[in-house]
Amino acid sequence: MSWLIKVPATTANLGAGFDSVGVALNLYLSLKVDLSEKWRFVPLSEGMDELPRDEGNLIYQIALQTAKQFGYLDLPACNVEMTSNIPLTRGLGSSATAIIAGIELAVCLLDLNLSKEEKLEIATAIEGHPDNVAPSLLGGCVIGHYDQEVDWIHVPIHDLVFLAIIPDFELKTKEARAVLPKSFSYKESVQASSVANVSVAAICRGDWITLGNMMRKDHFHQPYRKKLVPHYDKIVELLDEEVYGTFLSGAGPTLIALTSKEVIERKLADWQTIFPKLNWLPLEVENRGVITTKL
Ligand SMILES: Nc1ncnc2c1ncn2[C@@H]1O[C@H](COP(=O)(O)OP(=O)(O)OP(=O)(O)O)[C@@H](O)[C@H]1O
Ligand SMILES: N[C@@H](CCO)C(=O)O
Repeated sequence: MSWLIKVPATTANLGAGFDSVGVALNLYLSLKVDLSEKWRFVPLSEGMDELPRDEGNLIYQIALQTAKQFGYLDLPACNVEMTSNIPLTRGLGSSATAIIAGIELAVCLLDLNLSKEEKLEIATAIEGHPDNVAPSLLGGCVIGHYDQEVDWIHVPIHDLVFLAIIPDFELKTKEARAVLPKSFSYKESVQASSVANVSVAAICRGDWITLGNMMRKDHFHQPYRKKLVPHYDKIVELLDEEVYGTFLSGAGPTLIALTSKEVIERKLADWQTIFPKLNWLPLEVENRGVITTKL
């Protein structure tokens, strides 16, 4: 028996929606899974060579953890061919795609009949926050809250370009979380959450000008993390007049500018000439989440 599992990349936070807001984008991790004698993960795309090829692979570990939650001690062995155009450790949700792929893998192999809600609960408990796993699973934009259980709202998004500006260096989420403050005063919390509240209202109304303005006012993470991305201020300044707003994608180091096809056609070539070492990648929202097909 064989299956295809295709999981979209995600961008998280969108400015002040820290750990709570995420959007699925049209880059994908794809797995071709065939029952086999022993576990083997075969990387078929550039940049995946470092990933473990045996049971050490995160996808297997998540699949096994999911299986155990439903009383299974083991999984039938598989050969898993992995194809991906999502750069790893760049703030585009690669670890969340591995988590969603692992849950889907367990569902296929054990014929678990899980709803989207059950999968989201499992994935969020593993990741600790829903902002990447939820849109990878459900597509579109998902605004979520997690404390023992997930509360969430799904908002499809159309006609917007997410221009990813991807540097050639990695930034591990763990390192980017280590620079954040341990606590906020009551006053700071009220200020920071009001920016997030307006951001979410703007997303729900498709008011990209307001969302962009809120990206410039985030208190939660960007002011602390921008020192980890040396070109941060120069890029934000370069794009500022043309785009709705620019934000640190997830934990970085990728920056994403929220913009339109018209601006991309008019400005992208100039920007690429000014910063040729950065990978400028216009992306669109993927409004479908993970797709699993039995072959
Ligand atoms: N296809 C995959 N198979 C196995 N492990 C993976 C896969 N994709 C990502 N990972 C694991 O996830 C790690 C990257 O996780 P990390 O949270 O640091 O970055 P990210 O998920 O790309 O970015 P962010 O969380 O900021 O969006 C990789 O180093 C690897 O260990
Ligand atoms: N919300 C997370 C996304 C990356 O896991 C962060 O910014 O750290």
